[in-house]
Formats: sequence, C-alpha cells, structure tokens
Amino acid sequence: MKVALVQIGSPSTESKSERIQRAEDMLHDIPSADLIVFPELWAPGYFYFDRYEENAEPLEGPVLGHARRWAKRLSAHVHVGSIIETRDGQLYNTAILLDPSGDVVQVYRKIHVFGYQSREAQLLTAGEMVTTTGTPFGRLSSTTCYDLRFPAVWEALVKEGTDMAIVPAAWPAARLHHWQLFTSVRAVENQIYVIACNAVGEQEGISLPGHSRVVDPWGDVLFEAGDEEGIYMCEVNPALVEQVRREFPVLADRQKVGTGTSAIAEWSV
Ligand SMILES: O=C(O)CCC(=O)C(=O)O
Repeated sequence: MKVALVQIGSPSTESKSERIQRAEDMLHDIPSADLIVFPELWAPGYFYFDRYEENAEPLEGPVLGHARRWAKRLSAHVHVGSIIETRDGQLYNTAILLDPSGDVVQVYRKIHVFGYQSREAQLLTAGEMVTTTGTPFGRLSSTTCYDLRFPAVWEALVKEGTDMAIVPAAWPAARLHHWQLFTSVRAVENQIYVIACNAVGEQEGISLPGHSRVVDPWGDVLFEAGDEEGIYMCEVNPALVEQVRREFPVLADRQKVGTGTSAIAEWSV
C-alpha cells in the first residue's frame, strides 16, 4: 500500500481558494498512491481564528468538491485532512475520508478541540464519536491533532477494530518532541499504523514543523519528513498489524483498572 503525505503550508498571503488550487497543482503528477493524506485545516489555515467564520463550509463544500475529483482522477482514497464545517449553526473541525470513486466513506468531528494558545475550543464545537471504515487495507480511522494526547480515543478506536489511524495535524514546532513521542506511542500501545500528516510553515507567528510520520504497529518509524513543503511517499504493509498482534498479543491482556478509595481499601486489608 502506497501512502502520499501532502505536507502543505497555509501562508497568510494566500486565500483559501488559491490554496485549494495550489494543492491541486501539487497533486498533478504524483506517483501512484492508494491513500493521500492532508493536514488539519490546511485550506483555511488552523491558526487564522479571525477567519474561521468566513472560511467555514458545509460538508459538501469546495474542499470536498475538489477532493472528489482528485480521488477519482488518481484512483486513490483521499483523506482531506479537515475542514471548518458549518452544520446546524455550529462549527466543527471535521475530517473526511473519500474512496477512489469520490464517495465519502468517513466523517470524523474532532473530539478534543484545543484551547492552549489557540481559540479553537472557543470557536468550534467538539465532536463526540470516533468512527472506523472498512477499506481494502483494513479498518481506517481518523483522529485529529490534539486527540493524540488522549488515550481513551485510541482505546475506543481499537475496540472498533482499527488497523490504521490517520492523524491530520497543525502541531506547533514548540512541541515537536511530543508529536514524535505520541505518534510512536499510540502505534505501539495499540498495535496499529499511525499515519500522521502535519502542516508546515508559519501562521500568525506560530511555526509548524511538518515532520509528518508513518509509524508501524511495532513502533518502527517508516518515514519522517523534514520541515519542507512537499508530497512524501511511504510504503506500508497492512498485513503487519495482524502479524504483530499474533506474535505479541498484548491487547488481549488489557484489564479494567479500578480507582479510588475502594481500590486502596481492598489493597490495604
Ligand atoms: O497538543 C498540542 O500540543 C497541539 C495540538 C494542536 O495544535 C491542535 O489540536 O491543533
């Protein structure tokens, strides 16, 4: 399975529609890919909070319209990263996966909206559900950026049978080491592929480092980009998930863990 990571920047000098057009140009002659992945909110730019309202779009908006064409032309699954979705009077950070016919096969609304040096949590409504989708490469799920820090999301994904988690992100350079740590840890603890595509460049004085990564279920980093914009290819073996779980069946040993005074009382008698 060939994965293409579209590590695109969102400079303030470019409008959303210009950026979508530039993404189309970047995709023009990429090598053949089975799955193409974009970063979080790449079209509007994650850190342009003052423009969230004007750059919001319904699910069937310009990003999805273009991505449908890309999926069909390139015969690939396309994960559009995420859009600012306007829905029933609320705004969401919504990730979308398309199949090679251009049909939407997954919608995920970011659960952990971010509030540290970010207005996302103030402006957007949090989603509530994880979803997984069957594909020829196994079950695929989405989790977005800050969700990486919350193991409960990942446990839920594994319960749903996920083999590969796609993580679009706008993760700042100031915490690059956390990005590298969490993308690796989530792959190892859940024995899944983590396919994580980060933004690059600068937005409102925040530096975004790229370093998009693909980590396999054994924790080997198959690919890590630098901080340059570009499309990066990585080969993935979907059969490895089953193999790692069979050889080292750690997930079967997960236990419910008690908390609180009753657990202490039981332990002390
Ligand atoms: O958790 C972090 O450090 C970064 C999160 C973030 O930037 C986001 O969720 O967009």
